[in-house]
Amino acid sequence: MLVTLEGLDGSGKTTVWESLQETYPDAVFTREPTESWYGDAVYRSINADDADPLAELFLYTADHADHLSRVVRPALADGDVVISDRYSDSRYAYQGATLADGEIDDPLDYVRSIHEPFTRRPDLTIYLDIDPETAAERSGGTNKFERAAYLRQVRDNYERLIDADPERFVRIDASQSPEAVATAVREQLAAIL
Ligand SMILES: Nc1ncnc2c1ncn2[C@@H]1O[C@H](COP(=O)(O)OP(=O)(O)O)[C@@H](O)[C@H]1O
Ligand SMILES: Cc1cn([C@H]2C[C@H](O)[C@@H](COP(=O)(O)OP(=O)(O)O)O2)c(=O)[nH]c1=O
Repeated sequence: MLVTLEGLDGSGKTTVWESLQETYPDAVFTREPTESWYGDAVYRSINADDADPLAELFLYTADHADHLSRVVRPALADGDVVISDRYSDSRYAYQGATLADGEIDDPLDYVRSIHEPFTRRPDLTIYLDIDPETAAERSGGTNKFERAAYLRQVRDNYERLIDADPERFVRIDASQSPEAVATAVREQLAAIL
């Protein structure tokens, strides 16, 4: 069983992911970007202001391919529950937004199409829903307003993904207290695990 946590920066994914480790001590907890050298390359690119968005897409995707073959698929083959803080949908939503001003017609669809031949679809995706202003505020960042404008595009992309695959997603109101968010997520997981 593969469960993923998705949402804007600051939506509270990592807070939930950490609290779930106490509830499900036998599950495999993982995340993207990963801690491998592919993940290091991704963080290098995140910190480079002049990073080419297409090059960045392929760094994130390389990190995902390695994550799948090294962590996710072996754990699923062993019958483990895998809980990942971010996964493929982050690429569809975020790189769908960073590539929006380039020559690719429908970047979200393009990014999804390059994953389709090799990725593993999550069984359940918990989407922590938060408005872009609160997200930008919570996650800090250099220019709050630029950040909120970008996150608005990312959020629109998440909405497109949910519309396209409604039975996979569960939406949780991430403006609640951390305790209420964690309880809502636990209720969803208890129903399927
Ligand atoms: N439900 C919540 N309400 C208010 N603040 C929160 C909530 N969840 C997380 N935070 C705070 O917001 C910031 C970002 O949370 P984090 O879990 O790192 O989000 P993400 O992993 O989605 O970027 C942290 O300072 C965290 O303490
Ligand atoms: C996994 C992934 C992350 N990202 C972005 C989201 C974040 O801004 C940044 C780092 O991810 P992350 O460390 O999960 O940040 P946060 O905890 O603030 O949500 O990388 C993408 O743009 N594409 C991706 O495929």
